[in-house]
Amino acid sequence: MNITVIGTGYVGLVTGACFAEMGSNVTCVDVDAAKIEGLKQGILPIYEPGLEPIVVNNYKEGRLRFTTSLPEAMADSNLYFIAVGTPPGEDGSADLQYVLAVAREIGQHLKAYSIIVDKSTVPVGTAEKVQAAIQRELDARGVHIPFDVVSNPEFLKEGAAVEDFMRPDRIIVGAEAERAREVMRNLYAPFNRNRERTLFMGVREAEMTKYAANAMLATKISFMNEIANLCDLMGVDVESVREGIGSDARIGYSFIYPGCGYGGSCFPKDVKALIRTAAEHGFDTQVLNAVEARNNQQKTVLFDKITRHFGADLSGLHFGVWGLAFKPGTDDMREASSVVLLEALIAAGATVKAYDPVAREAARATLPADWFASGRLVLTEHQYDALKDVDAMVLVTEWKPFRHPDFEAMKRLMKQPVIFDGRNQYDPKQLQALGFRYAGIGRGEHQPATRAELKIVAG
Ligand SMILES: NC(=O)c1ccc[n+]([C@@H]2O[C@H](COP(=O)([O-])OP(=O)(O)OC[C@H]3O[C@@H](n4cnc5c(N)ncnc54)[C@H](O)[C@@H]3O)[C@@H](O)[C@H]2O)c1
Ligand SMILES: O=c1ccn([C@@H]2O[C@H](COP(=O)(O)OP(=O)(O)O[C@H]3O[C@H](CO)[C@@H](O)[C@H](O)[C@H]3O)[C@@H](O)[C@H]2O)c(=O)[nH]1
Repeated sequence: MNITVIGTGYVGLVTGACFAEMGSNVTCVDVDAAKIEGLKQGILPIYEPGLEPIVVNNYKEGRLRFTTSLPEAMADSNLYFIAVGTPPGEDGSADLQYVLAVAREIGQHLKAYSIIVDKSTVPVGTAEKVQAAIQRELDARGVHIPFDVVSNPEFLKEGAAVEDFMRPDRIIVGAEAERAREVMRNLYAPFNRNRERTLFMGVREAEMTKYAANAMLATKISFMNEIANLCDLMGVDVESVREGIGSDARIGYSFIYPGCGYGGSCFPKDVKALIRTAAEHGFDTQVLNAVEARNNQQKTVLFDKITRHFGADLSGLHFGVWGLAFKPGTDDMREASSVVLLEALIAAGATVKAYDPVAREAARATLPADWFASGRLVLTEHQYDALKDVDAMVLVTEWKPFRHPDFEAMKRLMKQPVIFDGRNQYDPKQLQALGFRYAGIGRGEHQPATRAELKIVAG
């Protein structure tokens, strides 16, 4: 099969590379010339475990090509995947300008029957807009060319993208026309060898499935964070509670890890977009409003714990932060909890040394330049360098090397043995025995609660 994938970000590049790995001929298109040039030289624009060898090998084999020219890519393909960004607009709705720009360009160059597959996360009704945008261009050209628009949302997780794409829980295909369903069935056949994973449905249902899945997962996390915050006030360790409820098969263990908030390019934006879509239909999403509010608050929980310990004025204090990416396994810092924490620490007068195994470049590119220029934020090359002479260590992202560190060495390096654990990686009792002051998320360490907290609880 000859496939064109438009957009070579996390989704487009993984999609293109994995289809090529399964034997299809794929041309990846991006407007970013530097990205395309880099890819031709085997330089990946993103960090994603296992992706590099697939890209490099398939490029060498000639099954994977890169170009900035969509018309060039369209010359020998009739299956187009749109995988461009759908960032939040000012009102929280998904900004469809990139998707619709691609649709117009496809319409300008379409030559024969083609299938346009929307892989980007888009609100219900977008396929109809894509269809209309293409049709307008065809009408302007005065040509009649049949085409189908299909919704095929992507469910990969960053940090496990290749694995998720190759062995998906399910493949959702929203298609109205049987000829389009047939092409999609054939395309995904290699991914369905040991069991059928493809679920066919209507286009609007497929579009909604993507938002409902992300909203459900975000809800699990915010719910658990709420329980954790309550545990903190009541001298209860949420980690036992997590295991206790996860063992109920109806609840399950996944996505109930409490922490310092969910980030990334998907949950925050998709929950917002769904709230916005609902508002457009005059519907008040009470659960999702709370999910979003809880998450925004959760991103400040570590800072609240820090100021409860050190006081509101942090001038003269130094903090060592472990982890900047929004989750382990990626260099992506979009909506990362680390950014909210850094902003608060620096605004309160503290200086920070931070270490992340792969997100250093992304941090340099995205965080305010004056933090670096003023020396308020220093990025270190090694994990333990970030702890030298600090008043406290703050764990934000649970990268594997942070999970079982050398606590004795940490104690020797740090000015004060204080740990704020935003992902509940450590055993409070073990750390207390080693002489650390420890605060996690919902480990019940605020017993008894402060007066202010008791007042809030008493209403
Ligand atoms: N990142 C994820 O884990 C993930 C997972 C599932 C779904 N999604 C969804 O997939 C979509 C893409 O997300 P992403 O994280 O891959 O985005 P990204 O920002 O990493 O990549 C988007 C790419 O599209 C390119 N682009 C923009 N306009 C273009 C055009 N007209 N022609 C060609 N290329 C163009 C950009 O240059 C960029 O390289 C979004 O809708 C997102 O919500 C993302
Ligand atoms: O129990 C948990 C699980 C996750 N998180 C946080 O949630 C965020 C998102 O994590 P994850 O879902 O693993 O990564 P993403 O790459 O954002 O993937 C989500 O968003 C993608 C884009 O839509 C979807 O394709 C995936 O299915 C969906 O899991 C991260 O900040 C995690 O730290 C928690 O706090 N607790």
